[in-house]
Amino acid sequence: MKKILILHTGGTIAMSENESGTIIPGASNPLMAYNQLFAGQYDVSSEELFNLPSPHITPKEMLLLSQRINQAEQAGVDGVVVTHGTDTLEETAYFLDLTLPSTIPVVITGAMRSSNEIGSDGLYNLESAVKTAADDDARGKGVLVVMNDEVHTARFVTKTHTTNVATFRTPTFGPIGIMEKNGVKFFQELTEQQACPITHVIDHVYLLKAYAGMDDHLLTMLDLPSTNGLVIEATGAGNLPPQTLPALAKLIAHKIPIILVSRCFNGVAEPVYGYEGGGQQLQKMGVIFCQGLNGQKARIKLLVGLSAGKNGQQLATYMQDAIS
Ligand SMILES: NC(=O)C[C@H](N)C(=O)O
Repeated sequence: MKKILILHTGGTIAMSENESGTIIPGASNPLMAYNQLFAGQYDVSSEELFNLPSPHITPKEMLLLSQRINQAEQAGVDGVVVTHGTDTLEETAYFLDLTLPSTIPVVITGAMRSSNEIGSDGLYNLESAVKTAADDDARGKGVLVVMNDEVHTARFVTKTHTTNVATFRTPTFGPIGIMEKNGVKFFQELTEQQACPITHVIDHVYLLKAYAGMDDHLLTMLDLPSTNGLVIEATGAGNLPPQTLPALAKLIAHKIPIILVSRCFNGVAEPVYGYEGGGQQLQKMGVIFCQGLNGQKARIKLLVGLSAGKNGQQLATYMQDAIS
């Protein structure tokens, strides 16, 4: 029988609604009581690693989670399920995807409705995640996100709706599998990634979104000595308003890595345009284009790369290489 470890970290899946309709965390996760649901099918054990709403999760918790999963794999567990709040689920999932050298399936899930709401999706998502973690076809696919009958890669999935249970989507590429009545069915292959294990996480890695009329005000407010890196969600295919350029040049002169992604929901950032502030000029200035990741994922990747001691060309290659 497959050994599956469930690690609970909190989020709506662990919360309940009170009499006034407010969703609040309880003293412990109500799903801890459900291991017997899988009796006879899988050997399931569970631990409550944290009980945090996901906006409270930081890279420090992500690292602890990654270390616990590593230990479990060494101890002979066949698959790991993580339950997590959905707000920052994609960031934790991608952090694990980048840092874990796991070959065992690691599957993250959550819920959009708390444990005692009508139509609560937590238990169903948990069951789907356990089935996926126990499936041989889920091995070697990196960290997976299972929600609402779909299987997505940690690399590209994103939360797209504030409340709908069909919130997790993979723009551009789509999900890689679906849940069927008897288990999971994969229909897309993924290219393998090299894991980048880290032992600590650095801070002061920032994320800014570009907008029409953006000037250099926010950029000049960054403290140069302490800033480790910056991701900018640029407009369209990867362009910025020209008023941002002097401040950008200053950051680059201070060897602060600037990573560019697109603020568009679909597509990738590419240095296409030759006008002032266009992608070609940005690339010539030393801005690094990161294709296919959204801003929050690119920030996690930059943080992991910097925490692993990458810099210069090595960091640029690591950041450019999101799709392959
Ligand atoms: N659906 C959820 O889990 C949202 C909640 N605010 C969280 O991320 O913890």
